[in-house]
Amino acid sequence: MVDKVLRIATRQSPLALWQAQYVKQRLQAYHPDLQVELVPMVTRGDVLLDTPLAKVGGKGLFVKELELAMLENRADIAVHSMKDVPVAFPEGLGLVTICEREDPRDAFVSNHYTSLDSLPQGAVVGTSSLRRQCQIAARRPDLQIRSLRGNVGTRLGKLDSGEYDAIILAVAGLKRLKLEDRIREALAPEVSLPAVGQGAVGVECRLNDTWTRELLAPLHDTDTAIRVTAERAMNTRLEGGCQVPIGSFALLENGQLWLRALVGAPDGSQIIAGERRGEPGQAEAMGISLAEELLARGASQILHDVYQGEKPQ
Ligand SMILES: NCc1[nH]cc(CCC(=O)O)c1CC(=O)O
Repeated sequence: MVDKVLRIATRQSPLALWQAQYVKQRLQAYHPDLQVELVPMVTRGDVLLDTPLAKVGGKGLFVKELELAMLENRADIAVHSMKDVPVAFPEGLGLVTICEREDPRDAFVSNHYTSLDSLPQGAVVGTSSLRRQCQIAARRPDLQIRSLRGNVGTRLGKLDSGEYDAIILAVAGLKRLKLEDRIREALAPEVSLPAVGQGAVGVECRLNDTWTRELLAPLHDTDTAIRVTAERAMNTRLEGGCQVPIGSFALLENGQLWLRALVGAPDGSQIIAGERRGEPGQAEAMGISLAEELLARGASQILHDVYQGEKPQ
């Protein structure tokens, strides 16, 4: 099997290509003789990039074609931003590797202002994430939040053309694209709690493919996996869909796991936040228990209202 090539199914956005190249390089660092090939694909999500996500069926659209390629043995792995990976996987596929996390914070990006707090009254902020929107609106009810979609480059272009006074993006994406000089301020988790899995890259493959799984094993980062497991368990218990006002962020401190989460009304009028501290082995149980607390304290109603508003008329 010396000549076997490991094939990575990838979308063609700059961020997706960076992630695929990153996994390729890390694989070859551990296995110098391994041949790795990128298999670029167009997903339905890419075709419909300008349509609001909620209307076209959500994040799953970006991964379905990649998963089909793995199931039909046209590719061996797919590399995902953990924050974009749906809760469930098709039969036979699963997430087997989570790589070390990059900076998980949100970034404040502006050509005229140095920080979120220094924005003037009524300034226009671009984001299509309900999670970012609800937290910014809660902190600064005077700001006008406007929709902003597209790849990172497209979003920066819309900022530069003057449509917005500032936009919010992930620090990790900007760093990966060597655009970190655009960051004016990295927002602390207390200001903008990140999305589940933000900053982490995960690898999906056929679960019965032991050749690939053994090659991937050294890329796995246990600390990141524990943190993301807690965050995802929280989100799964909330039944968090694709477009949700949910933040969740876990840290390991002195061997203890600290999980924070929030659910907010999109207009920022209400934020329900909570936390858990416990043993890393309890990551999943902590996520579930925190989600249940938030649901009981009002998150259930908020999420119900958000999903009602999403339904096609
Ligand atoms: N939703 C798009 C997306 N998916 C992952 C990242 C950034 C990298 C990451 O969080 O791993 C981004 C861009 C952004 O939110 O600014």
